[in-house]
Parts: sequence; C-alpha cells; structure tokens
Amino acid sequence: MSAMAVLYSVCHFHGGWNRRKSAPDQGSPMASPSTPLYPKHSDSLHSLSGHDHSGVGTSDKEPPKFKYKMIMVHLPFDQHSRVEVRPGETARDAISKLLKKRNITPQLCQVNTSPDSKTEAIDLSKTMEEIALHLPGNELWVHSEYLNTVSSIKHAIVRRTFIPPKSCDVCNNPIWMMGFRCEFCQFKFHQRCSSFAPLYCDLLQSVPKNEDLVKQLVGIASENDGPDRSVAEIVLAGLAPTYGQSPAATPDSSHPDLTSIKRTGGVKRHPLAVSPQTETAQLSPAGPYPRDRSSSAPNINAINDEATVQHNQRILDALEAKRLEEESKDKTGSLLSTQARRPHCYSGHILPGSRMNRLHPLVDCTPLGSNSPSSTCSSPPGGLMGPTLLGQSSSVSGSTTSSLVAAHLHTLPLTPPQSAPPQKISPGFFRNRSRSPGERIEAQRPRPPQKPQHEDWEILPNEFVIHYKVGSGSFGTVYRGEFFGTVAIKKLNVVDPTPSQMAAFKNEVAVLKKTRHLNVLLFMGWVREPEIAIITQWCEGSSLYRHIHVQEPRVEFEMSAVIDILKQVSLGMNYLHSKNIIHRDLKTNNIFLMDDMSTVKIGDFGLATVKTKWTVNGGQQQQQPTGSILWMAPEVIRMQDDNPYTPQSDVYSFGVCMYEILSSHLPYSNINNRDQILFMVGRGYLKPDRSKIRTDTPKSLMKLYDNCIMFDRNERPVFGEVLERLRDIILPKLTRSQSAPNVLHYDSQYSVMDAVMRSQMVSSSFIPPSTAKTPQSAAAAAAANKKAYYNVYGLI
Ligand SMILES: Nc1ncnc2c1ncn2[C@@H]1O[C@H](COP(=O)(O)OP(=O)(O)OP(=O)(O)O)[C@@H](O)[C@H]1O
Ligand SMILES: [Zn+2]
Ligand SMILES: [Zn+2]
Repeated sequence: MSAMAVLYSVCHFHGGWNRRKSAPDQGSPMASPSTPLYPKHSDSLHSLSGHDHSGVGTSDKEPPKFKYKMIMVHLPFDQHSRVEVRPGETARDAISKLLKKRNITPQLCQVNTSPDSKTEAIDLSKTMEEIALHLPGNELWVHSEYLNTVSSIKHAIVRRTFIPPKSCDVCNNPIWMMGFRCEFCQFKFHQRCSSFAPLYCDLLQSVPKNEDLVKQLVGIASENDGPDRSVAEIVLAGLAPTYGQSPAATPDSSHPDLTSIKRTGGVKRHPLAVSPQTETAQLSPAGPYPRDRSSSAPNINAINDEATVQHNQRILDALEAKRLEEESKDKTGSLLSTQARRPHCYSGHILPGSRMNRLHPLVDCTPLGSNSPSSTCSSPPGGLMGPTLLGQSSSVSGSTTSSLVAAHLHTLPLTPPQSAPPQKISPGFFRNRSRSPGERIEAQRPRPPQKPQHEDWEILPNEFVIHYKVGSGSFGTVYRGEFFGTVAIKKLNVVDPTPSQMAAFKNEVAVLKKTRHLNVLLFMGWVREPEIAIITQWCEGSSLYRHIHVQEPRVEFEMSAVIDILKQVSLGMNYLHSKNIIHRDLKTNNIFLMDDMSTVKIGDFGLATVKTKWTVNGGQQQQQPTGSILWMAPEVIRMQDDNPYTPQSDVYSFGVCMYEILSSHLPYSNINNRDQILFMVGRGYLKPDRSKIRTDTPKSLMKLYDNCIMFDRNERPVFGEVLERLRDIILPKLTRSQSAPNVLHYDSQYSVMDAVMRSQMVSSSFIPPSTAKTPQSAAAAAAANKKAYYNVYGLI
C-alpha cells in the first residue's frame, strides 16, 4: 500500500489524534457495526504472540470487564511497547503518548490490528476498553509509511568522536574530535560544516527510479504540512523536470485535490482545520480527498507547480550561496560568529546536546549552544512532549520532521507560506485543526503573487541587482551583483534568440539546475530581460589562472596542494560528466579557489547552445571552435565531427590545466601566432613544452598528464580514472604524522590548506621551532616558516 493510499485511507476517519474522545463518530466506517471492525487475523496475531508481553497474566487482578490490561503495540522502526487499557482513555490518547515518547508524530501514523498496514485502521476515538474488547489478539500495530519514506531520504545523523581522525566530507579537513556521521550513508562532517552537508541520504538518488517512493512523496506533499512536506516537495521539485516533461504528467481534473495544488502554487493547505481549543472535526465524511483517488497513479505534475518549485529552489540556492559567502567572509571559521549573523532558527547546524536519533536526526531551530533537546523556535519549551501539543501543528514538534531543508524554509524572510508558523495538517483520522479567526484571515490572504511570466528558474529583472562589471569572456560579460546575497551575473552575448534557440537554452538550464556538487559552481537561475543572463554563486577569491599566471609574487603550489586541486577538479568534472554535461571550456580561468583556497569550484560549464549555436550568422551555424584555443583538444580544433565535444575533450583541457599548474606556464608561450597553434595542435604536431614541468612531479602524475593530452581521444582516461590515479599518487606519498595517522584516510580529499601545511612540515625548508637551538633561531625559524606558508598562498 502506498503512503498515498495510507494517507487517503486515514483521511477517511474523523477521529484525529487530537480529537477528544467525546467527538461524535459521524459515520466513521470503523464505527459501523455492519463492517467487521476488527478483521480476523488470529493466525498472524497468534504467530506473533511469542513476542507478547502483554501482561495477560496479570489481568486476573484487574476488574473482569477488561479482558486485557495491557496491549502490545508494535511501533514503527521495529520498536514496541505496551499500552495500558485505562478506563475511559481513548486509543488516540493512549497510543499517541507512546509515540510521542519516541519522538514519533502521531499524525503520521495509523493503527491497525494487524501487521498488515492495508487492513483497515482502528477508530482512535474509541476507548482502549472498547478496542480491547474487540481485539482478537492483544496487539496493535502502528504503521507509518510516511515515516519510513521520509526517514529513508533523510540522514540519520549521530554525533561521533572519530578516532583516528577522519576527513570531513564537506571541507576535507580532518575531524579531530567531535563530528557527525550519517548512520545510513556514512557521510561525516564537522559541526561547522553541517550546513553544507547534502540534504539527503544516497537513497535520494534512487527516488526518480522508484515509482512507489515518488507516490509516497506526492502523498506526503499533498496531505501534510510543515517540514516533512517541504522535504517531500523539494525532493519532488528535484524530479519535476523529468516528470513534468512527461506527457503522462499533464494535470488531470479527475484529481481535484492535486489540481488544486497546481492552482494554489503547490503548497496545499488543508481547507479546514481546528484549533486545539475548538476541537470540531470539520471534514465532510467523504473528506476532501476521495478515497478512490488512491488507486490512481499520482499526478506528479501537480506538484511540479513551476512557481513554487522554483521559488523554493531559488531560496534554497540563495541561502546556500549566502552561507557560502558568509563562510568565505568568516575567515576565522568561527561557528559562533557565523551563527551570530544568522537569523534565529536559521540553521541546519547540529547542536550540542541535541537529541538525535534515527527518527529525529536533527533538532530544528534550536538556538546555537542551547542544550535543550526540546528547545524549538516555534514550540514552547517542552512542547515536544506536552499533552497540549498533541497533534498540534507545530512542525518542529513533529519530531521526525527536522531537516536542513525545513530549517532553510523556516528562515524565509518574505515568503509567508514558508515563514508562517508551519501547520501540520492531519492526514485524516488524526485531528484537523480549525483556524482561529486570525488564522482564518491569514489563510484567506492571497499567496504572494505567482508571476505567470516566471519560467523554470527564471529570475525577473526586479529580483536582482547588478553592482559592477567584473570582466568579460567569449560568451558574455560577468557582473557582481545581488540576488539573496552576492552573485555573479553573466550576461550572454546574444541578441534576439530564435524560439528554437530559446528552447534549447531552456533545456540546458533544466540540466544546469540539477547540478549540485561541492566542486561545481552553484547555478542559481537565468534572466530573460533586458538581456539573457545566467546567475551563479559568487566566487570570492581568484581563479586558478590568476593564482598561477597573474598574481605576484607567483605562486608555486606544493605538490600535495597541486594534487589536491587536481583531485577536486576531477571530482567536479566526473560529476558533471555523470550528468551528461560536457564542460566545453575547462581552463584555469574557470576554476575558482574559494574558502581560503581550500575548495575548488568549476564554473562556466554546459550551455552548449550559448557556446556554439548562438554564434549564428545568417541562419548558418558557425562551425568554429569555441572556448579558448590553448585548452582545445585537437579534435575540437579540427571540428571535423558535428559535435567534437566529448568527455574526452574535457579531459584534454584538464590535461592543459595540469600543465599550467605543474609548469606555472601557459602552453606554447613561445609561439604568438594563434593560427599556427591551431594548425599544429589540431594535427598533433605540437604539445606543451614538457621540459617546463617542475622536476618534483611524481612520475605517475607525469604519466597521467601525458595520457590526458593524448592526440587520440580514445587513449585519454575518463575522469573517474583520473581521480583514481590521482588518489593513488597521493596516498603512499604523504608522510603521516604520529598525531594524525589517518588524516588521509577516506579517499582523501584533504584541503589545500591542510596539504600545504603538511608538506611544509615535511619539506626541508621547514625548521621545527622546537628543534632550534636558541630563542633567536627559534624566532627566525618561526618567521621563515610563516613566510614560507604565506608564500604558498601568495599572501606576501
Ligand atoms: N562566479 C564568479 N564569481 C566571481 N568571479 C567570476 C565568476 N564567474 C566569472 N568570474 C570572473 O569574471 C570574469 C569574466 O569571466 P568569463 O567567464 O566571462 O570569462 P572567461 O572565463 O575569462 O572567458 P570565457 O567565458 O571565454 O571562457 C573573469 O575574471 C572571471 O574570473
Ligand atoms: Zn568540515
Ligand atoms: Zn545519510
């Protein structure tokens, strides 16, 4: 049974978790004596009774009218407990207490009399006594496919001490003491890096292929509110282009609820809700969600409301970029100072003392440093467990609902749907809160205008600001500007694109927007007017080109730093190729060193349309190689094929970047005739001058370089292999210090900074101050070391 079906079936019930036991059973199906309230599952129940600790044996001492004193309750995630059959207590109250103790949000669950979640759920407004009387065994099962789904795409982060230290999967620096790790996907990171950790577990990768999971997510997104819904929506948003483009995904009016999502911007609010005080169930018996709908295929497109999806995504990206910017400004790396600038509740950070477990991986919104596990931004203290909050809307009290995405969405300053207190909508048999008058007004207030002219990832002219020009290249001019933080705006050299060019361009944008990798510049959107432009994350810091060829004094990287940079480039390129994106213009100008040079970002990728087809002349596509000639593969120079750009042509360009960084020279610097270079390289007569390559280059690295710039593209490695070979170079070469025996463990992408520091330590030029004989020589050694260190960064 899909989560959707579960949710729809639970919607059928009136008795929500928060309805009091006195609420009338207006035709609740479970209340109907004509339908078997409790299907017979005696076999299965009895077969499970071996696990039963129901206390039947003690029932003799209880008043005889209660057949069971205790009922075994099987909970999600293989937990179980017993619930006492207290006179007058509703099943809702009794079971929700159990759930809340385990940080499980009752609203996300249904209770069945069998382990099979497809059997009809029990009516929770009944008392436990009534339930017990009709129960064939003394067991109940709490099911929640919802929880299974959501928790399966979220990390299960636990705090850990890494001994020996492991490198952080975000910043690559070692985690010396405390860090965090996802129990599922093993992603590990510093506390300070937590906001850069991927939002989801690897399972997310399989979502597009898993129709059931997609259905479940659609169900979650359409039936609930709060962060879990946000998680579902954002996951779906990521899938949206694939589904949205499918002809099968056209809106279907037979799914009124889903089409209403479409109309209202993909953020579905429950039409009726009850405040905790008013307690009136207002759903019609049929509910707003016809049950038969559950058998229909989900209409994915309904969730793919362009405006909302883009809106959420843009905000996430903007926030991400903003954080990157903050981090880069924050040279001290102090969590506290970074945090202090963030609005309250803005945090995906994992907090000291936060209660984290599989069900509750991250506590949302807890102010930094708070050790209170239940401290949340929108719940009163203790709200997590407080009886008055039973089933209340607070998403943060929905303890399974924390996520980085949610944390981001909470912080949206000007977007009422997200910044309003999250409203957890009961999926049905759990309570439906009615709105207070104030809430009603809020609910009736129109959503922020959905701009119809907004296309997929389009940013309107009034949404960003251009500050100043940074430079220009062959495809356009780059400006520094503002779009939810500092961004780079690249205006493309194109006038009046034809509709087909526009369509091709938009297709490429659809690909770009899916790129998310630490070593790939974050794409944030595109602009149509007044000129076509691309907006990306801003890179503070210089390009590799500037570091090698422009800055004075000239930087010579330590070999370990060189390898680290090459590895990061390969990681990013391997990722792009895995997404079928050919860079077409890989060169050191498009490789940025950020965050004190510890992170490499590849920019200016993709956009084949811009890079070739828009250089149209009188309707004829110019068959001219694009990109910069020094980095062009011979086959690209020759342009004999229709499309000479392949992953291997990128590998060639990478080889030239290797040359630059290993020789500190541009290739063919002795030839100043462009056409001669094109001619000779295109025919394989000319290669960069190998003698300029530094002498400390390991042989295996030299070999790798040679392979990358092979004339025959079939003889070049792919980036996966490049990466392997780079890893092979580094691991046996570096001396490990006693104190950090395993720093280079984990496929080791340690940072440039770390690598430089380390190689300084082992290089002969480094004089350990402690071994210096006199205080003067110690000071001199320290000064020399400092100089050597800063020299590496070109800081002095
Ligand atoms: N995201 C960014 N953040 C900061 N600076 C950037 C960013 N993107 C580009 N730049 C800078 O803007 C300038 C122009 O970049 P642009 O990409 O247009 O030219 P290019 O890369 O030199 O050449 P081409 O586009 O022909 O490959 C360069 O100095 C580049 O370093
Ligand atoms: Zn880190
Ligand atoms: Zn994970």
